Amino acid sequence: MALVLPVSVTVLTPATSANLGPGFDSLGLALQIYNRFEVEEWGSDPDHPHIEVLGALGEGLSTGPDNMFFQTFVLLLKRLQVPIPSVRIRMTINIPHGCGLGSSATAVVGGLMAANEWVRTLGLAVPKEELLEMAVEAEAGNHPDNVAPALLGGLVATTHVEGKIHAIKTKFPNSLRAVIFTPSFPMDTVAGRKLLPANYPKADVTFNTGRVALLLTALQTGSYELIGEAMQDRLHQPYRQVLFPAMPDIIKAAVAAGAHGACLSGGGSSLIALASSHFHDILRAMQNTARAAGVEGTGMILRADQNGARVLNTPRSRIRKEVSARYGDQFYWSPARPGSGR
Ligand SMILES: Nc1ncnc2c1ncn2[C@@H]1O[C@H](COP(=O)(O)OP(=O)(O)O)[C@@H](O)[C@H]1O
Ligand SMILES: N[C@@H](CCOP(=O)(O)O)C(=O)O
Repeated sequence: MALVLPVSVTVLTPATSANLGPGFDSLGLALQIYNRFEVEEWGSDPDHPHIEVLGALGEGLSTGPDNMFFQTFVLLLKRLQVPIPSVRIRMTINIPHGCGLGSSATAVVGGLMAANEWVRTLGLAVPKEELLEMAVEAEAGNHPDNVAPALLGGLVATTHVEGKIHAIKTKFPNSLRAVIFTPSFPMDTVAGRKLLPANYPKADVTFNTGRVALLLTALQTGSYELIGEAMQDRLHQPYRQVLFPAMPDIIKAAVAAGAHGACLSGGGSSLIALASSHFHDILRAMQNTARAAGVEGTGMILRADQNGARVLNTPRSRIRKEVSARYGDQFYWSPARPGSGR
């Protein structure tokens, strides 16, 4: 019997908070809130997918062939020289986009994971490390710190070494939560990067290298009293602050309310505070301080995701129905269940 391609694949991809202050373009954390992408064979035009966006947070995302998820789905299939199927894509968007929580990374990683699963029965699936290279390329090519934790989960240190991406994942302490404040305005990551200088004074570089070292060691050893100082940054936040002048006051308010430390999340506009307790007080303090500066916003209290993007198993009954409808009953095979007599 010939192997058949799946008729549908569903992928969950976590939000991420990149940089964590001083780790500009090199540190990122996966968070327990997810975008869900479902791809199924549908229609007859591979160049024009049918894309449905579910959830109010998905408003404004492209439903055309330029959609980032579709683009990366196709990217991997083309690399593997697998014919592009005609598909319907359902995106359930729970992560606000343009707000520094790695929404574009979920689309890039989700597209690659879905395509990889699509070709698994052909024996063509590639390891996650290869997906990482492609994900960075698709995410403008210059920063792995949001796609790497989206793919791998946990706290990820990552960088380019001679053209190759290296990424090391460690477990993020379960005792810490991320308190996230997301203002009602977005900040475009690409535009924000254009505000950064081409060169930095040596003092600013050593300020950051010291704090990255401190942050990783503080997280590893449980020395949470050092996190506040360790989350300071001089390489990107001061320049991005022109787009979000209330940022330093909101960060201070989070720390005063009990957070160990706080910083801009990714390229903004969200702010992330790390805390062991007083989560609601911290969120309230961030919201009140923002409001006093004329900034409204929403909040979330999240645990770290330790596993990264994952493929969801489609229920056996649904697979059977879909395969039978498409290929006929003779193609359906299911492993025997204990005690079924088969
Ligand atoms: N879930 C998604 N599906 C498809 N495209 C997306 C998705 N999320 C973001 N994008 C694309 O990425 C752009 C936003 O990227 P960026 O500013 O990096 O935001 P974020 O900080 O949320 O990653 C959007 O304008 C859109 O083109
Ligand atoms: N290091 C990047 C991270 C961008 O993350 P995003 O979630 O805002 O896309 C940067 O600071 O530009």
